[in-house]
Amino acid sequence: MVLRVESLTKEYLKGRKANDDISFEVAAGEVLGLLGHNGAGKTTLVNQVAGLVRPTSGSISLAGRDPVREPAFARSACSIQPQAHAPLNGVTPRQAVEMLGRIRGGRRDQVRRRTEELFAALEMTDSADLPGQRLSGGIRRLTSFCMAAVEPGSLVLLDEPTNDVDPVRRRLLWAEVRRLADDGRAVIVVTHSLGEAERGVDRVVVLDEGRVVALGTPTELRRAVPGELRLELTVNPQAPALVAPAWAGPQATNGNRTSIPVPAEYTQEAVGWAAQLRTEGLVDEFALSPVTLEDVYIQLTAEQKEERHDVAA
Ligand SMILES: Nc1ncnc2c1ncn2[C@@H]1O[C@H](COP(=O)(O)OP(=O)(O)OP(=O)(O)O)[C@@H](O)[C@H]1O
Repeated sequence: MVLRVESLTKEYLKGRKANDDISFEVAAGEVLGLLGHNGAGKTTLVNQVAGLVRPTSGSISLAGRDPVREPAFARSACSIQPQAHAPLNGVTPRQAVEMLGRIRGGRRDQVRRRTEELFAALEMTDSADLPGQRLSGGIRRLTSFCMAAVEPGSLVLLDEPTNDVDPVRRRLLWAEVRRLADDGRAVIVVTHSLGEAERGVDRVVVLDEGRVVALGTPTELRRAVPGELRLELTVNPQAPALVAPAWAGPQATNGNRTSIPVPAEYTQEAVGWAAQLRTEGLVDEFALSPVTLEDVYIQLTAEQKEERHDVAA
């Protein structure tokens, strides 16, 4: 196991836990997605693992060693893409990436080759020799990713690597993330892009107010929500309110779009009902699709909010 985190707790301010009793593991070859609202504690967790922030209690084992006691070891065992943009004023992406590769102990020729390979894979060779101040936000973010990937440690920590990046290069970046894992690295990706996480990660940890509220593969998490399918209806604005059949889960409405959870065994009934509504002119169009990780996430975090509200009441 490359990383084992046990009962990790961090209190920046007395009585306010940014991380609260967090436990999980990441193996070599695995990509773990770290999800959670703003302020849920993701960056705090990543920074503790990288030896940048001291835990209040709990333990971290990184490649069998303790990053808290051995911060120099943590810096060599982890390569990190921080959430903030890398300071690139006065340097080109090529200079920044090659410099990082050399600082991390890579041989000059190997670092050059790997830098070139990453730029080509991310289709950013045209920007490789531009001065930092002329780079777009997306190219800056990709440069930060390359700095983490050029001479990677056994654990690669990527904090929101696809922010500002265009959809095509996001896919290219996720392919590079997978390549890092295939080469034997353990990878943790902090992201708010649930669709990307669904396709790109092996397992997911969802944090809410510093605590782990879900941990598993995207498929395992999807099973946790009622209704394995979603019926999306575009409702005719003139139509009276829909009366959903007994098999339907609770409706969620947004403007003229209504989403209804459907148990998989009622697929035929759902399609029949929706087709009938369309024939009657009550809905303009419909689609039946699998539950997504985003559905699960929204439901999980809403449940947590409700629980907190109940406790407070
Ligand atoms: N240095 C600090 N001192 C005091 N409180 C902090 C510090 N860093 C973070 N916090 C608090 O800890 C909590 C968790 O913050 P953290 O940055 O880890 O969340 P996050 O999940 O990464 O959020 P985001 O998605 O917005 O990046 C927040 O309440 C934040 O205000």
